[in-house]
Amino acid sequence: MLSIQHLTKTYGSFQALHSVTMTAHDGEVFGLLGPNGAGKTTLLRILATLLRPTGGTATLNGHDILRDPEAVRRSVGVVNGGMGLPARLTGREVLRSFATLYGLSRAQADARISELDDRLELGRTLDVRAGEYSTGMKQKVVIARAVIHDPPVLILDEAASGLDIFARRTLLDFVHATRAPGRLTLYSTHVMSEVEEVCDRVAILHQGELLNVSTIPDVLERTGTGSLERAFFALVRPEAPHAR
Ligand SMILES: Nc1ncnc2c1ncn2[C@@H]1O[C@H](COP(=O)(O)OP(=O)(O)OP(=O)(O)O)[C@@H](O)[C@H]1O
Repeated sequence: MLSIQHLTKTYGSFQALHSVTMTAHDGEVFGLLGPNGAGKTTLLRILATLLRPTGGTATLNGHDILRDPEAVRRSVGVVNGGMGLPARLTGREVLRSFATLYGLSRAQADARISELDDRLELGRTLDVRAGEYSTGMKQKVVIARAVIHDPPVLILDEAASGLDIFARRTLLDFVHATRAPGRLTLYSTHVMSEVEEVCDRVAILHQGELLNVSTIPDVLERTGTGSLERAFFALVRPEAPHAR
């Protein structure tokens, strides 16, 4: 469902991605794990067609990101840190307006909003203006907005950051529920426990290099470690001693 071939990105003379090649499959929640500056956002923005790669390409849901960016955009819902909400609109108004953009009728939009209310526990968020939202309320509406058109591919970039434990739990349960035939969720984070909880496989990215793509048990076995955190250090600094 996602095939990335030799994707590179340079910003001036700085190389943010070094020939990344990997695949992610239909039905997976696929983790992208790496510390600050690893290149996660750069990679996900390229996949969402928000940024052009310097080299290489990728195919998402059967569409090439360079040759058919419009079709890619229709196939994906994207949540990243840079998305604001209009302060004067309520959550319901935001979601209805996005539903209209995607061609849903009012009845279809309201049915979808009701479904997302159940899944994301939107509650009173729907009828409060965005200017009055807490971080958790805002993030829930941003996620609902990203999936209002029920896209087969969902890209979540550090979506849990800043959320309290209740909102984080709702988000992780929502991500769990996206695991279904015909769907792919890309879940980027630097928090190992989130990957351990929701991801079927994980790509470990460090300084723009892809160090490993596998299931969590496989990366633990490959590195001879007992936790994802230990495995990460073993991959990043293979020469340094690390507790197993
Ligand atoms: N527009 C830009 N111009 C120059 N350098 C950039 C630009 N965007 C990103 N970078 C650099 O590219 C590298 C990768 O950044 P990116 O945001 O993709 O990492 P990340 O893994 O998402 O990290 P974080 O968790 O901190 O967001 C970093 O060193 C960053 O400073």
